[in-house]
Amino acid sequence: MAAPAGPAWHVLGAGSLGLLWAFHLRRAGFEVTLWMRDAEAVKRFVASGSRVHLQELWRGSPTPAWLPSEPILAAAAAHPPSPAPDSATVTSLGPSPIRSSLPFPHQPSCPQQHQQQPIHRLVVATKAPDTLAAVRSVLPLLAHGCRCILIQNGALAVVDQLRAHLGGELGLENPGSGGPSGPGEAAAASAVPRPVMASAADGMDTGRGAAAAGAAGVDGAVDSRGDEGRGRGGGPRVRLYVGSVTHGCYRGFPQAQEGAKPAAPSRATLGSPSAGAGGVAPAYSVVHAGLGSVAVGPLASLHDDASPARVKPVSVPDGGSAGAALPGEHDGRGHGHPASDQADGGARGADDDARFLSRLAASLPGLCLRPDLPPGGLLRELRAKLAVNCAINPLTALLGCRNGALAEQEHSRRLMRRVCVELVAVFGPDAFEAAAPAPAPAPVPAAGEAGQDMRQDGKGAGAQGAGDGIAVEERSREACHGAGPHAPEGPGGPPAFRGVGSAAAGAEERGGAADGQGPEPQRAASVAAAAALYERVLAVAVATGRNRSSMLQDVAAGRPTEADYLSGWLVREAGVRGVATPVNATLYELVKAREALAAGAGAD
Ligand SMILES: CC(C)(CO)C(=O)C(=O)O
Repeated sequence: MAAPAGPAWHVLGAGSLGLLWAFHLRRAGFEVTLWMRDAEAVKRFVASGSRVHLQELWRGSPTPAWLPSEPILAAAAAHPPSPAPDSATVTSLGPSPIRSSLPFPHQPSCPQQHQQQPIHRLVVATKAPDTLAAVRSVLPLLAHGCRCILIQNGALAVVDQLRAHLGGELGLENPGSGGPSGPGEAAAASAVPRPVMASAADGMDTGRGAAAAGAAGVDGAVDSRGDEGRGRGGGPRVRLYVGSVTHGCYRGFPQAQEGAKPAAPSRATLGSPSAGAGGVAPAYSVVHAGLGSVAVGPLASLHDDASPARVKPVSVPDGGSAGAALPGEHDGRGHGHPASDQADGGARGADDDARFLSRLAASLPGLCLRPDLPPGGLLRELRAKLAVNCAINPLTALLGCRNGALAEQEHSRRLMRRVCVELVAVFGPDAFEAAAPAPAPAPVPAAGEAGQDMRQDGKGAGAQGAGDGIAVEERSREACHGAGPHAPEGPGGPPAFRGVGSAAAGAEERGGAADGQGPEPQRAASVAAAAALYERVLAVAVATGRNRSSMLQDVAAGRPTEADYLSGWLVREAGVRGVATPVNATLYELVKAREALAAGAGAD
């Protein structure tokens, strides 16, 4: 393959999502640097050949081959491990679990490579609890105007946290570039002391020494405007985008678990995992088990719902290199200029965002990016994703099952429905994107690219060839809509589910207004919204049926989970709004207890 063309991308975090993005960015021809936790991880990656391998299990049988990427650069972000669970976080209706799990013992970053290379394009794929520390660790290298995409679970909570702790540095303080302004966020922003950092503008010595000096130097090198008038209310340092990911993926077994035992598989809970997803995974491999999509938009679109321009689709000219820098945009190699400020509030920034995202979507067909969201769509998507994660993740982690197993029996379906009912009670019936559109069909790999391997060995989608495009598309749609034995069928769910639990949950959910003809229109709207949300959750469980949720993987590996950023955040928001969420609170406490047990706290 020829030398990478187009701007360089950096991916922060080498978990399953980070590897998935790194693979697709590299396949699209970008230079990619994968930021790992420490120098040891970088060494292991380089020793393994500096490649990421992908298996697209969602394509079905025969088991698709492992696709190797072209070599990927690696660097150490040197961010500290996730914090140990804080006892304060266990008080579900107490102070913000997120706030109380902070501050992380921050270490100044000491990148092993790329000391002089500013970052212009960054995907932040770290777990939610690691994100603040990870972003801090690369902060000195972020060029002014850097495009930064957050893709982790719990994005609403993560945005709250970044804004409260790094708002000035990232340029998120200005209301024109901020995130959602829920009560939780407002409380967090005012209550949490913000770390002080140096900038070229204020010249403060913060004691961060070389790291702070590096920030000014790097920015100065690429942007003669430096940080003047920015940060602290003067405009954004980064252009922040938020993605809501519904792909199901997990690290290939040998490397993913790194010493930890995977949850014991049982026939009842695991279904029929692909043999290829077993112990033969190459180093740094990711299994894309369920095809979903990535709804993505600028952070500003979370609060500026009334501006369709922010998310309007922009067509990509035929034959244009999707990797090329946009007019007026820095190309990461010293040409061009950083994009205009996102805080300009004008159409220029919005158009620039829309064009950037559309081009990116065109470059990465295998990730099914959806930038063309309607006004308010991103926030609704993120809340729906929160529902997916509040329902699927704790249940799979507690039951030790793959996602699909949740759709297979009434008890877990009923619990998922209760989770959705509570989310609608907290945020209201209009707060969610009920149905995710089918993802675009995944591409047949291009000749000369990694996909050749698939054609050579006669397996996988490449072997199915272009003639299988319809089949692939049907599988994609099927996956997204949850067609199959457990597909939701109308507001009541599949026939086998209709009426199940009506005494316990159905009566409460439907009241006298199941058909929308009751005397309480608001209640009927909530019932309908909860049913639609539940259908979406169920569809994701089916579409990612062969996936082991990230929380299940965390629990199995003895790692802290993202519970504080999912159920924990929801329960706290509910508390602020005076809404009871007993099912979510219970799931939260159980996951935290499971975490503590895994960490040895409760061992005999
Ligand atoms: C969509 C889902 C549930 C896929 O497993 C996920 O986001 C996760 O595992 O964290």
